[in-house]
Amino acid sequence: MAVSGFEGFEKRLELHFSGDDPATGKGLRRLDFFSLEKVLHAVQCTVVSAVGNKYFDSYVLSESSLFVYPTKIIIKTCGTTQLLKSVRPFVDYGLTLGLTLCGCSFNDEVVYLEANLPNNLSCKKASTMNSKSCYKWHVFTACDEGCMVGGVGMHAGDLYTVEICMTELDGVLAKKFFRRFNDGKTGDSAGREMTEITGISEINKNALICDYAFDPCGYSMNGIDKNRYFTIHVTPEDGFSYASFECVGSVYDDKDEILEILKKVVKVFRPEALSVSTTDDGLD
Ligand SMILES: C[S@@+](CC[C@H](N)C(=O)[O-])C[C@H]1O[C@@H](n2cnc3c(N)ncnc32)[C@H](O)[C@@H]1O
Repeated sequence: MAVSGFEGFEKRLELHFSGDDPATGKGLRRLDFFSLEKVLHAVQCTVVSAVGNKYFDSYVLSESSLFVYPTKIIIKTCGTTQLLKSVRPFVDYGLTLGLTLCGCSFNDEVVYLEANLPNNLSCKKASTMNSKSCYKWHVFTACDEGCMVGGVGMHAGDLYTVEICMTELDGVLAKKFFRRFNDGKTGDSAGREMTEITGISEINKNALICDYAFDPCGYSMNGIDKNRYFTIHVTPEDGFSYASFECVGSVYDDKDEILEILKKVVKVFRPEALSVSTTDDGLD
């Protein structure tokens, strides 16, 4: 945790691999827990809770979340962590399984990324998306020639990611993410209670939820529903309150469905300011 207590906006790294793991089809999910912990130690965070299903494994981290699919890793950690230190070990691990990296993301640490990404990723792009607020999204993408067809990613799929960053949370709602003194609960049981009383459990009733409450305050959860996840991380302290939400949508979903989800999320936090981004696999 940052010395100031302010954890800040997250950095998000998404690594896509191509190829199959003929032995089990589990691919990157074969990464053993000890090796995973070693990578996370370098990043400066730890696993606080975990859950998986037949599609992927999901980890709630002390500093956000990690999702491991057979050929995809998504890791999200806060501003003070060393997220990029996970790039090389994850790439190397993929190589030991015969998987090749074909895409990735981030910003000013472009130099570090360029030095640590495989040479075949020649189509690189770093962008800063300005907005009217004081916040900007920084995005770095990279893929190999095979992914680019007329500027559109060949891997463009049906799925896309929606992220919301919320600041200046409603004070009364933010209080719900503080533990009661001596509540006699574990991080898991207090997390479960927060999921219920805040309305987070209503966001997707079909999801299997893995939640965790920090002491004295703060909350993280991953929800998994078939091959899709959603994740929420809350820093409720007055003066620098912040919450993030991320979920996976499909172009085939009813458009109202995603809007309903977003409305439910905003109702949980009622932030003064929010910023939304969508990303698809087209790497555009
Ligand atoms: C939910 S954690 C995750 C941090 C990350 N920036 C995020 O938002 O995804 C942040 C909140 O948990 C609290 N917290 C308490 N103990 C913590 C710990 N050991 N590690 C990280 N956060 C902790 C912080 O004060 C803050 O309110």
